[in-house]
Amino acid sequence: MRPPQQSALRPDHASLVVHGRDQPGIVAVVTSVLARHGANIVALDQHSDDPEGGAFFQRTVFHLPDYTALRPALEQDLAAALTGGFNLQWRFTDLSVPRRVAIFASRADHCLLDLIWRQRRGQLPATISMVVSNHPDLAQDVRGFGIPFFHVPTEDKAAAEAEHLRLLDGNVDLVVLARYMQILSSPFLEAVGVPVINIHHSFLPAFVGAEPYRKAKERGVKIIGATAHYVTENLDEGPIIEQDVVRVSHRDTAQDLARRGADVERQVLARAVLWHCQDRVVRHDRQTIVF
Ligand SMILES: Nc1nc2c(c(=O)[nH]1)N[C@@H](CN(C=O)c1ccc(C(=O)N[C@@H](CCC(=O)O)C(=O)O)cc1)CN2
Repeated sequence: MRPPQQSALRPDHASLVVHGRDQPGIVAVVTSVLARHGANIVALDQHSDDPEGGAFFQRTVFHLPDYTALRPALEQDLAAALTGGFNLQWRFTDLSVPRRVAIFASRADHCLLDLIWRQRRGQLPATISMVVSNHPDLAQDVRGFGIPFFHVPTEDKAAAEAEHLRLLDGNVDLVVLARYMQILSSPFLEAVGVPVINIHHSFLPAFVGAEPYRKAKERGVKIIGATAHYVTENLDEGPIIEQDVVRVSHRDTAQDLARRGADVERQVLARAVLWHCQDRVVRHDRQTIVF
């Protein structure tokens, strides 16, 4: 029996994210263009790190029943309006359409299953296109949800990544590493063509790399945490999207840390994936702005 359904999708709603060099008039131009096309703004948030030519970020959510049909004219009008001396990038996102997400996992199931459960309850504006793993352990669990599962061993990393790209085949909008314990190569990251989000099981920048809970126990930390970040070629140094922590003590073994940390990992990853799918996250250099 399926759980009660919600829906994180927003029918007839879209978002517009604008970012670039700050200067007077940006908000007036954006809101005027939207108004000209009958878009009703339901939320608008912005951030500037320096009003005198610093970095500017804005996210607008608007209601427009004929958005799909009107999108080309809207984009053309905005492009024309922002050419006059503005130095800005922008993107529209249809919030009524789910993001297509591929999840990579290894043996740990807690982050993977949490995302599947949230999606099934309608708490993520996403569809899970497939699960890819370098181990067969989770195949039965995943296939039980009707989700394709592909076991791709990584003894030959280049061959594995070629198979990953074949499976993804440009049909996903996001890749999520749900405790996937393999380092992705730069060529793969360049070829995959979509954002990749990882959950690292430490409060970065502490304990980069493998086995952070063992390192944390050895260090005698009093908090542990988890970090969701975009994946770059520099291991665990991508732009951070979300973090959280939990207090621990000398009484906790490394296994206790891993057990207690797992709850933090899955909540942090779920928030990061939700915010990305809602088009709330803007990457800027090594950081993110989350609206
Ligand atoms: N290019 C990137 N790839 C990955 C990142 C990243 O930030 N950039 N994050 C990791 C996740 N991760 C920690 O969160 C992590 C995973 C694996 C390793 C590691 O040393 N893996 C070994 C193999 C280990 C094994 O086979 O069990 C390796 O790949 O040689 C370190 C950190 C995911 N990928």
